[in-house]
Amino acid sequence: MSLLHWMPPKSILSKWLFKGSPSSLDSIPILRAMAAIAVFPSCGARRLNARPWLRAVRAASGSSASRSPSPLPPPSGIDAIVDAPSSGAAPPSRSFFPKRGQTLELVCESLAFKAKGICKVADSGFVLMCDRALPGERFLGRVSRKKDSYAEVTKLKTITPHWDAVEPPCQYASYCGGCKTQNLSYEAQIRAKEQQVRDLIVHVGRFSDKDAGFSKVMKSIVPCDLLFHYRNKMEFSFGHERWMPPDVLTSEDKMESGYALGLHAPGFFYKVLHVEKCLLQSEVANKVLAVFQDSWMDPELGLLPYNVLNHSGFLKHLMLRTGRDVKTGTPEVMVNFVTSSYMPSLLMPLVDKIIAFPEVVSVVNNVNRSVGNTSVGEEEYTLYGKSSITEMLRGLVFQISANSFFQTNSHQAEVLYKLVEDCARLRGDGSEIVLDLFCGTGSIGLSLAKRVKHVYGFEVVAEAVSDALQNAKLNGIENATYVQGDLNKISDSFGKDFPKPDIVITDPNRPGMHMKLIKYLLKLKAPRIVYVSCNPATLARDLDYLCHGVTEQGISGCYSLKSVQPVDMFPHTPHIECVCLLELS
Ligand SMILES: C[S@@+](CC[C@H](N)C(=O)[O-])C[C@H]1O[C@@H](n2cnc3c(N)ncnc32)[C@H](O)[C@@H]1O
Repeated sequence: MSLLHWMPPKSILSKWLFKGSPSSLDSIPILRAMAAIAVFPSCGARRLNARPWLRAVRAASGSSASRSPSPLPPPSGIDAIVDAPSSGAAPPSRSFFPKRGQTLELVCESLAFKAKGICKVADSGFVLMCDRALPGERFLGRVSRKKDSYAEVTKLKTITPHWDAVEPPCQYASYCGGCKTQNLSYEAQIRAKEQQVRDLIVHVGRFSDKDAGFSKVMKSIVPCDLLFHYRNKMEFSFGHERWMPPDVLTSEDKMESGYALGLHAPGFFYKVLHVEKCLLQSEVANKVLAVFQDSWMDPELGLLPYNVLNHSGFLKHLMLRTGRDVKTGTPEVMVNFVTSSYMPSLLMPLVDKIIAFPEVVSVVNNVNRSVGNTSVGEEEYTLYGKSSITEMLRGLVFQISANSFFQTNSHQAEVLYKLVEDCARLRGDGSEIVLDLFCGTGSIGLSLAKRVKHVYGFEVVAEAVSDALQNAKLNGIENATYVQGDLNKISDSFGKDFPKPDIVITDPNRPGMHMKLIKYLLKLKAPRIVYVSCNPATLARDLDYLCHGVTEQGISGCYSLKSVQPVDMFPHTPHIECVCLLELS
């Protein structure tokens, strides 16, 4: 029996997928996709006939195979050459399944979800995935992990570059965990993202691309006009151990201090890549970062980075947020020090330096005494200026505090929210009820509030709920109610406290919606659902439930998928946002 047909035992599947929540082994396809992309859904899914992730990969790479260079004999030191099949060529006679540690010469065929480069064995279809391998690239890779139906490969060396290679402007682009595709032309990046959404909608969502209306449903991706400096928030970590990939480490680097302020090294929670600037954040935030980098390691200041291994040290994170002054439209910056204890006198020399920038209007200190390394503190102190900054979105003013959620790309959030508004198709006569699920600080619902009767928002984070109430007040909105609650734990009485909505907006985080919420929506039968998602895999699963039902639980779907609109909010990264419209069938 081919390895391709082997499935992990049910017990393992349940454990991997559901982490204690009630399970359904019909989640196998999601497991396939999720295991490959390291994202776990929060609730059950259903069985598909085959491996949708593999099928998605095959479908995505089908047209590209003919562009692969022709095979060469393996040079010494390389265990095998694994080429994509060239179009029309007879398949090789033997199957090939690589072993862990094997060095292979590979050709990347396409880019799958999460920006994994996909290579395939010509005859068996065995899939090899490689981080940072780009379509058309021929490279040497070592098999680092072997699963039943795919293997992961670490790229050792590029032999010939990919088709759409560009020179990345950032000096850290080839090894920083943030921008994985900066060396791929932007046009190629968005083409790949659009294809990934389409593949997931077809193979996980079970919507047929053969249907006459399918091409109308799948919209072209909306690109982002700002390719750099689009992030309004960056969180840098302090580290006691500076990380550089071994092949770029110079003797000068080795002699420098081991301390670092930057981004986590991919795959290491305790090693930090020291960065002098990040091209994704605002220009002014980079100026502030440069001042920190020039001074924080000065021994006279006595500042020690927090050591996550032995839990000593003081400085944990530096968060920089950029908003806008609502009167002048000029940037305003919040600096948030996350420390392991409250010792403001240690921070003041740094504060004095950064407040020289007029844009810095807020300096706060989140104190996180726990051994965990998150940036949310148990206590927050304002060291200078205001305790929050402001930003404008769809003509409304939002107050953003250090720990409140706000769309990270304000420029593209304007585009995203306009798409949500278009999908909502409000009558504008002030008669409709909007249910804003996973409302965060209320920004989506509030942008609709002035044209509807009432907005009801639900959100699990208490601070976000109080921000939403504050934001409603700030904008003179009185027809919005915000409730704190966990939408994964709703009871049968959920929905009894508000009128039946005309429009449901749902914007869950990466795991998508819990089965309880899916069931509630299928029972509620609101005329329209606008689903905003940052994870097309869980989006596709939930669309399947809402439209086709949860077969094994005897629940029918009752929605028709009217549109899927991918939006690129984060150029050079694997992230994809989508706005979908569902209408009651
Ligand atoms: C992607 S954000 C969307 C926020 C908001 N719609 C916006 O556009 O700014 C998802 C939100 O869902 C909230 N959330 C996550 N899990 C939740 C749960 N189980 N119940 C309720 N809210 C949850 C998060 O705190 C976060 O604010």
